[in-house]
Amino acid sequence: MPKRIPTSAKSHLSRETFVAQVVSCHGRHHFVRDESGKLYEAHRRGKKGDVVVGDTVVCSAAVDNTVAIESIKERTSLLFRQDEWRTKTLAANIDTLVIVYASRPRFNPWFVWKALLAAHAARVHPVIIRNKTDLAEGAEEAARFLNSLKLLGYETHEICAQTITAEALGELDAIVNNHRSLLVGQSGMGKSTILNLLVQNANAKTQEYSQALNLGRQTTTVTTLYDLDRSYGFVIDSPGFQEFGLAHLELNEVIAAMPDIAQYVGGCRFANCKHLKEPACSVKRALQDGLIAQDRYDFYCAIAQTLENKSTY
Ligand SMILES: Nc1nc2c(ncn2[C@@H]2O[C@H](COP(=O)(O)OP(=O)(O)OP(=O)(O)O)[C@@H](O)[C@H]2O)c(=O)[nH]1
Ligand SMILES: [Zn+2]
Repeated sequence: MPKRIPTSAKSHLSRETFVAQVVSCHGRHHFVRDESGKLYEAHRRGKKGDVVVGDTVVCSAAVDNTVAIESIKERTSLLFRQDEWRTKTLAANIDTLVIVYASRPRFNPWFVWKALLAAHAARVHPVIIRNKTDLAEGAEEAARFLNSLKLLGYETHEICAQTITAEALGELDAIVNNHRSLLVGQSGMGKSTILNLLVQNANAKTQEYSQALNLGRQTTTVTTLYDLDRSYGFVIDSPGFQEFGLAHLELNEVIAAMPDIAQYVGGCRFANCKHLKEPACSVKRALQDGLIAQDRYDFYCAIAQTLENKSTY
């Protein structure tokens, strides 16, 4: 009599699988690569929209270079943005969030602050880069902003990615080498310029993915993972967004991620004080005494208000 095959072994025999990394996403179109670096077009089994660039996934054997993503391995981190209407995941398994801004085009401090809150919530180390230090216009304001971030305790850098490239590269290498980073910034701040310094064939790769996905020239909406040229690690570029919705945060997380405000919490009359309209609030007292910057408090109020609205949907 033939030996019986245990059920678990049977399922293994009937469906060969392999582990891969998700390197590119455009909506529900994905690219994954196996351990040898071979690329496959991938579709999520069951049409679930839960696959994110940076994910480690288990795929079924390839048919015509296309695979099905059967499952997603546990993530070490997941960075996402959320507004009232929808949640958008940005990157999985990253350890560093690189936030880029410059004096021109005009930058919005709130974008940087929101990115910092998102990083804090995802337990990802944030690094802020002020790019385009060669521009005189708006330089003072941009430098002042960077200094204010440094005073809050964040890691900050200044570079000129376009012309002082060797120096910029040294600085960038120190930030991303052997790390898994996501690069974010408002449009025009120099993210592509930075990416091209870090990854020589970045442009070609983006083209390759978007052509394979039949996206034509819509390259800006493809989130892509690039291996670093000079070390282990990768950088994910997630272009084409201006907003960093934070509706998924809790108020106490927001406060914890704002050290300049958090240090004055605790002396309020009400234990559940939200530091908005309540009387005898120690945060508002610190604001009146000039210990908290007005624009940071305004930012806090705006975020707190969004969260409040969410809870009344
Ligand atoms: N003066 C100056 N210009 C820069 C520097 N870095 C980038 N630029 C220029 O700024 C413009 C925008 O740079 P990109 O790298 O395309 O910016 P991006 O953030 O990728 O923009 P999107 O593709 O719109 O998301 C380009 O014209 C760059 O040449 C810099 O250090 N100094
Ligand atoms: Zn209070």
